[in-house]
Amino acid sequence: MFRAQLRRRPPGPLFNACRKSLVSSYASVKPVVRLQKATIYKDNPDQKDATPIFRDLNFTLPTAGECWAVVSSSSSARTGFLQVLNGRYLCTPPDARSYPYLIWRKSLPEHAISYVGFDAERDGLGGTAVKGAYLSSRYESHREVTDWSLLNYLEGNTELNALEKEDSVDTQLLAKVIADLNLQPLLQLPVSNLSNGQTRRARIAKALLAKPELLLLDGPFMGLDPRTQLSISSFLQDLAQNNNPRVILSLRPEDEIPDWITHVLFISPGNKVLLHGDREKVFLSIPQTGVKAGEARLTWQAFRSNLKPRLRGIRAKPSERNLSRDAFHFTHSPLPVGEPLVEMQGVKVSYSANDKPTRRTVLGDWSESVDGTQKEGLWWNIRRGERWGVFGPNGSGKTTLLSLITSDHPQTYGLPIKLFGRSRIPSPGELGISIFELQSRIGHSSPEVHTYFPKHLSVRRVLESAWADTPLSKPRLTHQHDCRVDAFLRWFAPELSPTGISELQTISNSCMRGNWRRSGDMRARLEGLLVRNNDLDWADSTTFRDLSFSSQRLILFLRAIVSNPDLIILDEALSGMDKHVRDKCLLFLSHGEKIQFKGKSRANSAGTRFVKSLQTDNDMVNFGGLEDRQALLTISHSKEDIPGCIRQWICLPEPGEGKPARVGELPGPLEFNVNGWEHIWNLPLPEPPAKRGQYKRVPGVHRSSSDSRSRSRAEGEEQEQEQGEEEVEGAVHDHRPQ
Ligand SMILES: Nc1ncnc2c1ncn2[C@@H]1O[C@H](COP(=O)(O)OP(=O)(O)OP(=O)(O)O)[C@@H](O)[C@H]1O
Repeated sequence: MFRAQLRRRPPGPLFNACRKSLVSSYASVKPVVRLQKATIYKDNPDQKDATPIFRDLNFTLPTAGECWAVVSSSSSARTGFLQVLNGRYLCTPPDARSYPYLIWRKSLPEHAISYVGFDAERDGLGGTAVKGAYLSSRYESHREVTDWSLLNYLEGNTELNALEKEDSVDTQLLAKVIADLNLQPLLQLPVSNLSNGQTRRARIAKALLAKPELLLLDGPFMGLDPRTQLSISSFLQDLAQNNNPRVILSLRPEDEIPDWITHVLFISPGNKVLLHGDREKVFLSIPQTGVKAGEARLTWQAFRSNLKPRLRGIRAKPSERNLSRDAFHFTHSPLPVGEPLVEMQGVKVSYSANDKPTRRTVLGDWSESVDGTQKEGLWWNIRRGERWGVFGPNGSGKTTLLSLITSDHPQTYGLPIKLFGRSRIPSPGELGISIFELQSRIGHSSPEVHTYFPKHLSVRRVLESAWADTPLSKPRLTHQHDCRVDAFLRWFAPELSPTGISELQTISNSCMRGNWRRSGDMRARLEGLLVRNNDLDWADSTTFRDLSFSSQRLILFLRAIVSNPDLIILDEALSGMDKHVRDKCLLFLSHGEKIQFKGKSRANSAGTRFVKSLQTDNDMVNFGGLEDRQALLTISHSKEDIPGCIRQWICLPEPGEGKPARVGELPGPLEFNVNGWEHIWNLPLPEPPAKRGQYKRVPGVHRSSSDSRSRSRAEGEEQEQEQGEEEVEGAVHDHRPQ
């Protein structure tokens, strides 16, 4: 009877409090994700030759108190790990991956975990009909019914059939994410019109509206301007620290790890988890762990060299004896310039939506002084021999500017622009320049080109399409073109071929060991390789789709430069590439097959070593890098992606600021220009260097003062490495490129 009464009695406050505390302590011991000796396969593990992508993974994400960053120089390792947490791929044994907290909450991992990735951005904002069907559609004022606005997208109204509408969104939450991610001014814009940075913010907002328990953000700061990076970081900090939702980031080793990240997981390019745990302990153990062998060493060095200046609280001091990552001297005078290839005389890009008469100016909304007179719009020339860096905040009009040059923008016809000395439309006595001539004279790689590029083309056809009118039409190839394509494929076979094997590299390594670089035998081996040509069979059977994201970016970069066009446009072309691939591309852009990284260590700014290539030794260089007659335009938000040859820069103002674009010159590689990056972006300068002997803490890395032993060991290692650098620099002297 007593029991029955108890059952009938409504639970009082004491009972509720006890229950709550029991529930919360019960919940708090249940991890959100647990991997215990998990081996992960992409495909069926029973298949012959099935190799796991991760072996014996151990990882636990508790319900609260830990904010993790997954760090790796390999984009596929970073994405792969986040996708494992996301429940993708096959896990053996099946119970080695579990979601105890989510199961306890009765929510399925596919609903409770949201992944926002760089890879996924290839499809724009995902879903149906949210991205235009062709590249130029982005720049049109005309709107179709299916050009869903950002608000439609966030509310889930992207279907014509009302019955297929997504569940209604939480309006309070919607208002909050719009405010937090500063999306209000963009709400009525079609999502296909958003810039890359704006798209990224929209994707994070959409993911949050699904109210996930865990948000996986793959490279969330990539493609964001420095100021937006800061605001997004503090927004994510807010989410992560309130576990609403829990956040896991993936970062490159050279990225600054936000202060609020408490735990780090460090993966080698070979998908081995090298270290994971408390951030402070991981950082302290890095100098003690020593340099690892093989490919892990490259990532390790990148991480350490990134950490080194921050450990000391000062920036790496450039020395005049150093060479940049792409083998440029400390100072390097600009090339003699030739005739203008692009002339913009008062360019202003505005749109007016067809349902509203309001005009929105997105580029050139200012007046500037031209030869002493104030004139409206953007006045800018690009000449042969110039190497431009184009900068500006997200949404400031950089891609719009480049689309005027490539003529993807419909307004190119009406604006005061001359391309290669001619307008797009004919004028009395002068023919307009055709789109086909433009395409043959401009090499272009960008996230937009990546999105729309036909994925079924073979790797060889992707390169050959540089000589075609469109990626799908038949290329016009000569014997020289074939040789050029072969040379490119051979040079990048380690990164592009499915096996990663390069016969050229095998010959190169064997002759480095035997020291017979310029013997008749060597030349015969090289010529034999060119005649047989069967080392490149993989390029016909591997398609663009088969390549990893980093390799897709690589092949599009090579396509932009392979035909030696008059003007090369690299719009975020290197973003998303693995670090060693990016460094190899930068070296190749400027020096082609003339020089290479010495041995396997390739490069990092802490120990760059170059040697003359076999091709140089045997007078067989087919591509020698950028020529003086060419011009280069590079857009990037990441300092590491800027080629060392960039001498001129232009920085567009914030949209609506009304100030003119700023322009300037660099005396040498940006990498060596202390505060050059801050100057271009008009950012506050970093703190002055700490006094000699005064130890400066890494922001967010909490070293205890009692730990002086490991600290001095860390500093000792740094000195050791610096001494090592001098030796390396001495060794490089003979091979400096002219
Ligand atoms: N058809 C259009 N109608 C209205 N606005 C548009 C249209 N197309 C682009 N915009 C707007 O023009 C602005 C400039 O976009 P653009 O892509 O050139 O910027 P961006 O500097 O390249 O940015 P990010 O660094 O994020 O890539 C953005 O605010 C974008 O929303």
